[in-house]
This record gives sequence, structure tokens and C-alpha cells, in this order.
Amino acid sequence: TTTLAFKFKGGVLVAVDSRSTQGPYIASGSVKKVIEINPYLLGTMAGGAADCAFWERNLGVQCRLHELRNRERISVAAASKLLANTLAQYRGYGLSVGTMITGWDKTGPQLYYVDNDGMRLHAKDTSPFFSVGSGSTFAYGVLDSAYRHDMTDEEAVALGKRAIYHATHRDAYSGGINNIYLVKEDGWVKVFSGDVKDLRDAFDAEEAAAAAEGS
Ligand SMILES: C#CCCCC(=O)N[C@@H](Cc1ccccc1)C(=O)N[C@@H](CC(C)C)B(O)O
Repeated sequence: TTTLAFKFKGGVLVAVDSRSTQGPYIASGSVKKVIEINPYLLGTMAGGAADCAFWERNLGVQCRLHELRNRERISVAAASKLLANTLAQYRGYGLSVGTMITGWDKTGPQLYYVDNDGMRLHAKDTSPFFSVGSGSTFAYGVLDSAYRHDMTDEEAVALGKRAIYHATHRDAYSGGINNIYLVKEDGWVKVFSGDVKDLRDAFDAEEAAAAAEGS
């Protein structure tokens, strides 16, 4: 798996692959690794497929109960804390969950990293991005070299495609379809879904257009 998310001028960009493996066997090439918790909250999945799917779906239930009891949408910080607390309860059971919880709440766009070790990190200006999964080292290489805060939405999408492209090219456990979401003030939007084999052309074209626009 390669999942990544970064905060930037326009909000939060989320990009993931869709491959599931069982050793060298490709169990699926079309896993939805972004879960749409509600129209303002997204969760990403890396690690155990069943563990991520089950506990992030459970997080959606907890978020909805929070809304009903408090008559207001849950903050990204609180939603990520709910998941972190759940994973802490099951520490030692062997869960494998590496996730990012992101969305736009009354404090603006927010991004957290949460995993089964009990880690919960808040993306700040010092480190505005995370990448999670077996291909994350390759994605970090691209993000570290090309990330800028003041990217346009198009440039952010092109960077997400570029990072996923290089990670899925090198990591045997990543591949399939690249799904990309943009988190804006009035909720998330799914902006792209395409085979990683075709990504090279996609980000080349986008970057050429951005360069032409810039000149
Ligand atoms: C048995 C078995 C594994 C069932 C499928 C399964 O969970 N595959 C895992 C890899 C894994 C994990 C833990 C134990 C074994 C095998 C997988 O593909 N994870 C991807 C993300 C999920 C959401 C699809 B990615 O992190 O590579």
C-alpha cells in the first residue's frame, strides 16, 4: 500500500493506491483505501485490510453518535482521537492499522496520522504531510523534493499523482488504481480515479498545463 495526504494552500490532498496482497499474491486491485466517514471527514487505510475496514467503519458509527448527542459535527481532532483510543484498547491483539484522518472543521483543514502502536500525529507547517504503507518511503522522496504550500489545486493533484506513480512503480505491494480526493471548506471531493499505469501521462500533462499557465 501507498497512501499519502498533505495540507496545502487549497486544503488537504489525499492520494492512495488500491492493491491488496497476500504475500506475492495480488488479492485485489480495486480496494477503496479512502473511507468517506461523512461529507467532511475522510480516513485512509494501510496495514490489515480487515482491521482497517472494520475499525474505520466503526469510527464512522462513533462520529455519527457524536453528532446526534452533541448536535454538531465532530472535529477532525476528536474523530482521530476516537480511533486512537479504540486502537489503544486493542493494543497487543495484533491489529495492523496505519491511517490518516483528515477533513475540514471549524478550525479549518486538519490532518492526523493514527496507527495501532498508539501514535497520533497532527500535521503542522513543519511537517504538512504523511505517507503510510509499504510504498511510503518512495512517496516521501517525491513529496520531500516537490512539496510547496502555495500550490494550486491542479498542482497539488499533479503532485499526488507523481508521488503515487513513483511509489507504485517501485513497490511491488502497491498498484492498481490511484484515487485522489481534495478536502475543501464545504467538504471533500473525489477528483481523480485512474490506473497507475496511465499516471505518467496524467501528471506530465497537468504539469505542462500549469507551466504554460504560469508563463
Ligand atoms: C491473510 C491475509 C491478508 C489479507 C489481505 C490483507 O490484509 N493484505 C494486506 C497486507 C497484509 C497485512 C497484514 C497481514 C497480511 C497481509 C494489504 O494488502 N494491505 C494493504 C492495505 C489494505 C487496506 C488493503 B497495504 O497496506 O499493502
